[in-house]
Parts: sequence; C-alpha cells; structure tokens
Amino acid sequence: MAISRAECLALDVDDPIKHFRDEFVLPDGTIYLVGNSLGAPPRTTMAAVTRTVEEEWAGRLVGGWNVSGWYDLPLTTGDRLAPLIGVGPGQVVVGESTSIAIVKAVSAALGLRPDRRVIISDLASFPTDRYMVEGLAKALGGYEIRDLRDGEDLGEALSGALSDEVACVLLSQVDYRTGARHDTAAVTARVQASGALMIWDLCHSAGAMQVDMSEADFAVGCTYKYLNGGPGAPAFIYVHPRHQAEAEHMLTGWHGHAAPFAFEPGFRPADGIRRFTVSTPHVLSYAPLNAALDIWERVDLAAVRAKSMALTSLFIDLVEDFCAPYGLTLISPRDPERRGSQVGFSHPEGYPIMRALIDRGVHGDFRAPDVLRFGFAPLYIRFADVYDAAATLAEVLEKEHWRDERYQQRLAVT
Ligand SMILES: Cc1ncc(COP(=O)(O)O)c(C=O)c1O
Ligand SMILES: Nc1c(O)cccc1C(=O)C[C@H](N)C(=O)O
Repeated sequence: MAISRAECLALDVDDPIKHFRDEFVLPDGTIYLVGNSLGAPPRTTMAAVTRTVEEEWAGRLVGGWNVSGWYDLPLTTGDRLAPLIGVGPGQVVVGESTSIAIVKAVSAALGLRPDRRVIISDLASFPTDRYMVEGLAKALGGYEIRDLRDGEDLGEALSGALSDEVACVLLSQVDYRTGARHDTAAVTARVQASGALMIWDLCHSAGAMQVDMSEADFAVGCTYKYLNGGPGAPAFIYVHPRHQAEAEHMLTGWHGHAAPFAFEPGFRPADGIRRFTVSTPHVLSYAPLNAALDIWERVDLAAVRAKSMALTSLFIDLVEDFCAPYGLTLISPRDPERRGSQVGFSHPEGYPIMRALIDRGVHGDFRAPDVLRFGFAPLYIRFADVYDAAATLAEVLEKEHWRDERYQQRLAVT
C-alpha cells in the first residue's frame, strides 16, 4: 500500500497551512476536488456581500461611486491581486471575464506589432481562448491564426510556428485538462526573442502556485477558481508597464477614457492601466473577491505550491495503487514540477464514474471526451481527503456503481 490513512492524518497535523481550511465554508461530508473550477467561499463572504448592499448601496445610494470607492474597484482590486502573479501596483485591472480580457490583450498586442499578421494559439487551451481569438481575427480581417496542436511538445511546436510574421502568442500556463504546466520564463523569453509578444492565461495557475509575470507582455485570468472570488467573479488583466503608454485595445468603453465624465464625442485612452478598464464595474461581484483577497494577503504561495505538489503526487500514487485493475490512465505529468494543482485520469466510462463518485461525496469533474479531473486547492484540501477520495473512487470502480442508469444521463454543465 502506498500510504495508510493514519499516515495521511499525520501529514495533516504537520501541514503548515492547515489553519486556512477553517476560513472556508465546505458542506459536511463533501470532499471538494473542484476548486480548480469554482473555489469554495471564504466564511467572510456573506458578511462582505451584505455590507456592500446595506452600507454602501442602501446607505449611500449613488454616492457609493465616490464614497465607497466603487469607481476605482477595478484598479484597487487589481493592486491587491498583483502580488499573486508576481507584479506590482498599477499593472493589473480586474473586471469583465477572462474571455473579454483575452480580446483586450490580443487586440492591444496586435496594435503594438502592426507589421505582423499572425497570432499563435494552442488547441490544447480552454476553447474560449481560441474562440475569442477567432472572433477577433474575423472582425479585424487580414490575420492568420497559427494553432499549436494538442499533445505536441511546446518547444518543438514553437520552433515550427514562430517567425517574423508572428505578432503574439497566447498560451495557458497550466493545461485545463491534463494539468501540464509550462515554464513561463523560458517560453516568454523565447517568444520575445522572435519579436512577438507573450500573453499568458493564468486561469489554472493563479492561487495555485507562485506566478511571475514580471517579464510577460500581458496576462489574463479568472478569480473564481483557486482565488475563491465566487461564481462569475471578475477576471484580471496584467499589462507590462513598458507597454502601458502605447497599448490600446479594441473595447473602448467609457471607463477607459481619459476623461469619462467630460462626455467627449471621441475616445481618448486614459493614462496607465486604467485604459484597460471598459465600463461600469459589477460592484457586487467585487465584494466576495475582496473578501477572498483578505485571505490571500496572508498566504505564502511557496507553501501552497509545496502542499499542492504533495497532494497531487499522493493522489496519483493512491489511485494507481487502489484502482490498478480498473483501466484508469494518468494523463497528467508524473513529475510534480511539470504539473499544476490538478490530476486527470482517462477512462472510457469517465462520465458515469464521475457522477457515481459525486453521489458518494467526492466531487471532481468530467472533461470530454473521457477525462476524470480532480483539482486540489491547498488552502482547504487535506491529505486525509485525498486518501478518502482515492478509496471511494476504487469502490465505485470495484463495485461498478457507475453502471447505474441514472449516472448515464448528461447534465447541461459537466
Ligand atoms: C484557461 C481558461 N481560460 C478561460 C476560461 C473562461 O473564462 P470565462 O468564461 O470566465 O470568460 C476558463 C474557464 O472557464 C479557463 O479554464
Ligand atoms: N467558467 C465555468 C462556467 O461558466 C461553467 C462551468 C464551468 C466553468 C469553468 O470555469 C470550467 C473551467 N474553466 C475548466 O477548466 O473546465
């Protein structure tokens, strides 16, 4: 046996960041391995939302824009988030969704490289990234999208794809399906050496590990996964200071205007990162995110990463030990350095297996065509949870619970 449950309990006792679990609300009897899709709520979330509604909205009405700092929420929240991606104040704004942030980043990058007409995208990325690039290229006209293929070695793929025609490269630091993690410093340097600009999607890395975007040109990401900002929480965009005076994106809404309340007829971009805001911020959505950032301010990301690697390695060992006869195939890198904070196994009956597992209190998710995906948010997942999840998965497979008819029907959201 890889390790006993008692040994896992001992690991929990020695865990230097175990105290953070008490700061989150998790239903009893649930092992929540989907924090990589939607993080759990901090205990302070409910009070933060109530405060925003009662004190700021009901108490101050429209005065909230000035007095409660609503107008500047994209910038003030961006400054709080910046250290989590290794950058400084005045470099990040928070607002809209990641898909919209991709349009801002890519359109700004194309404007900075007007003589280059190729955008490199990765077919392994979460599809919305490619979809947004596709719409953008179609709207602008005259651009070619050069796709890296799923499963290709990134170094070799980039060798074939980079040229003096390439304006920008959009990649995810961590693959949403396999959890494979790229070396952002090396890839950024390589892309920039070719004269192109590097844009990172950090959806699956922000809050799961130390991230250093200080050399990247742009980065985007969501705040509802490891960062615990809540369903539909606003996304972030980082713009390197060297580009801020020149970079102009195509979503020229009035909040990004140099003088929004002058109501001028034409668009003039604001100075600095403010030009990357678009329009009225979703004020109520910033309350849970700022409650989560109160926690993140106290978190040592090196400790998060160390625990993340230990949790994911333990899960792989236990699943391979307990489930050996049942046809699961690991699709995540075995080397923890090359993984994010999630583990994927493929199985032809992946969908009903995941439904049966969720019914038994272990929540992972399924990604087409055949991937059982498990995310490990180190602030609230315990080593004993990992043990129990692997044991429950083994039981579902051994007893073939997944054959139950009700697990075959597909839900709208998987
Ligand atoms: C890597 C990645 N990029 C983008 C998104 C989509 O972001 P949104 O729907 O918030 O625009 C997701 C997840 O939904 C994702 O995993
Ligand atoms: N953003 C999501 C949504 O609107 C509905 C359901 C799931 C999501 C997710 O975030 C999924 C996630 N990006 C993934 O990696 O699959």
